[in-house]
Amino acid sequence: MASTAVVRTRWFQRSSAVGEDRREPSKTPSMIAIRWRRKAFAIASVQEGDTGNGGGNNIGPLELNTVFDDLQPEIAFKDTPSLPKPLSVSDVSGSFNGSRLRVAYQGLPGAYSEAAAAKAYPNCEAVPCELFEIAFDAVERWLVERAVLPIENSLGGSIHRNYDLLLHHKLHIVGEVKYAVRHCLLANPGVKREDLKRVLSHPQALAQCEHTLTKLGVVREAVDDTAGAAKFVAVNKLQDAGAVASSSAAEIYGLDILAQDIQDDPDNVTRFLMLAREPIIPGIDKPFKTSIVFSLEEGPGVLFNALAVFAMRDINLTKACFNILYRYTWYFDYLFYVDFEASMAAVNAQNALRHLKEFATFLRVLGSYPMDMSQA
Ligand SMILES: O=C(O)C(=O)Cc1ccccc1
Repeated sequence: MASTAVVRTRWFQRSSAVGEDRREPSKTPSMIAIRWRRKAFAIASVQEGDTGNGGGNNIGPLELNTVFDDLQPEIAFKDTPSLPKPLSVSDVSGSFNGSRLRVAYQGLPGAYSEAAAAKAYPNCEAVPCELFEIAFDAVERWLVERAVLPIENSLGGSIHRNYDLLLHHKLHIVGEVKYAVRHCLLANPGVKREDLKRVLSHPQALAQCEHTLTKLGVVREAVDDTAGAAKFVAVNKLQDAGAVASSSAAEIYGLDILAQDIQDDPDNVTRFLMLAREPIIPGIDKPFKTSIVFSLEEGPGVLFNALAVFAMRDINLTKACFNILYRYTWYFDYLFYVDFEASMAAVNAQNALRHLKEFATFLRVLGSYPMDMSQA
């Protein structure tokens, strides 16, 4: 059903763009054609405008309802016995074609990524995945509609491996969400701080609690996710090991919270990206961010020139980092990841990218999406 709607959306978008009307009219042709085009636009907004974190299209919620209300006479004319209930604003927040939107994340229930998915898409069905690759695959194979992945945090910086995943998959960034990560020290009931010889967690979590863990004098053990660490400690009834994880992981796996807010930075914030198969339609009605990746010829000043295309148009960069892409063991390219504060719908952003393309050896827009302006 989802694919039918998407195909129909595309067809109508294309046909209206070239001014065609290929629908068989049975009554008052021009009126029906106009109404159907408007309906297609409404479907496009629901499907492609990411609704969870502010939405990425120009149609406001009232207009959505207005468009659907407008269609009622035509549907009645077709003698449909039971009419489908029009989507309302509350339906589209975290729902997909009437059912809950499925959002893949890496980790187990109780992981921060699960909480970020819930913040990005309230009321969604968060789907745990063992690995990030599986979360990406799940979206590409239509098993879920979205994936949420951590990309950088205020202390540890960029999560470079996840940038590479973005490059190696065809998904689009459709939103960002900032989540305030509050780490707890967890252990089995009865275990005290002084009993702990080792602490398990995700490498980022261990890094974010460096001072606390050093004071405790424990050995750090890195595992795939914080909730997985909590589960491991609980299932194995470990008496000499704890986990750094969320308070919800403590509740789920029956662990005690020995200490709360143990992160070194009290304002520890992780930025997560929301990914989908289709890009959203960028708007200029609210602050947008665009993420790109590019590579350059080698030579003095090339990176300076690349960044100048934004500076000369007064476009603010919110992030710039680079990774190395090995083509062969002896040959590699530098890949530059840049986030800038502008929508792809804005002329200055389009000009900046056109300019960059003149000398970039490779350029891809990973997504243009509404900025998360919340206080995490
Ligand atoms: O392991 C988790 O719970 C995650 O979601 C990854 C993570 C780890 C540390 C900070 C933010 C996200």
